[in-house]
Amino acid sequence: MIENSDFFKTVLDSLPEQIVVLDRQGEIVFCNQYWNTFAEQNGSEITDWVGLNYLDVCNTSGRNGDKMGQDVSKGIYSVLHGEEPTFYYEYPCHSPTEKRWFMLRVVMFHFQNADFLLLTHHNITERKRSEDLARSLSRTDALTQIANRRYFNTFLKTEWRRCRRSQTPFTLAMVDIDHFKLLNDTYGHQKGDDVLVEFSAVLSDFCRRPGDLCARYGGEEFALIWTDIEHTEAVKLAEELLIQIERLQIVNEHSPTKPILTTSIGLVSLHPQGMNELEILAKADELLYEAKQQGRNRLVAHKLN
Ligand SMILES: Nc1nc2c(ncn2[C@@H]2O[C@H](COP(=O)(O)OP(=O)(O)OP(=O)(O)O)[C@@H](O)[C@H]2O)c(=O)[nH]1
Repeated sequence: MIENSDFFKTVLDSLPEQIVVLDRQGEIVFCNQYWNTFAEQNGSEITDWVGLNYLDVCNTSGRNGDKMGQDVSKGIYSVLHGEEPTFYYEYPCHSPTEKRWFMLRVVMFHFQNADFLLLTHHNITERKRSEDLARSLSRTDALTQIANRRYFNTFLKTEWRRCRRSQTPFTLAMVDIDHFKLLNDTYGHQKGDDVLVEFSAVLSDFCRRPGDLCARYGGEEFALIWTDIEHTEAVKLAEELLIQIERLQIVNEHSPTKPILTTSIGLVSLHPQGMNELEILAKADELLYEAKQQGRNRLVAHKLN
């Protein structure tokens, strides 16, 4: 029996996961070697964990407003009271040099007429990184590295609702490069791609706050969202954008508008109420069409309320 328990302890010590076992009162009755090593590497001065009360620590930090402490206490009690067979909890635990995430798993087991809780902390950093990368790729336009249309649609919906709730102004601008087909036809598709990248970088500079977004809406059409700024300020920004695009001095020698790259903008601002975000999109498109009709290289802006 002693040999067996030594064997199983060695097995648990060899696992690269932090493992602790608690009794029903939350007191640590066992921790594996990796638990000690991890605690030591992260600056803990505790050398003997057995006898400390894990639940007390979670409860105290929870009472002090720590959300993780509150969530973990709640989860442990749900297993302890038989409400859930297992509790899973993903949490960040970053070191000064590395972003790390862990998953805590709590299950109950019975041994010699007593209940115990088995807590394992598993490093899920690789999985989190892959998920972050996949999320970011699914939101990004491959050529220009700005948001794609799918993410634009999500962002539009979210920010529209937020502005409606907080009664703050919302601006949507549709931006379309003028005579881009001529640029492609004259200098080749590769040059066209390079221009789209350069153009997008300028748009990005105009969307730096958290409620802003610039997205590639389609081929050479882009969409900008600015929130929490009034119409007059949005108009100033859009006019400045037209200037910055001209300043790039990208040659489009056959363009009947000007022999350099220019753009047209349809802009609409309002305090969201009554209309929905799709109507705003249609309105901005309509204004962009007007800008094209009026001769391109211009802004047509409208304040709706
Ligand atoms: N190089 C490149 N060209 C693209 C890409 N996506 C769309 N285009 C081109 O963009 C051009 C858009 O042409 P049009 O819709 O006629 O518009 P335009 O020539 O800009 O004319 P106006 O918008 O009316 O000023 C087409 O020639 C498309 O092939 C891309 O990813 N790379």
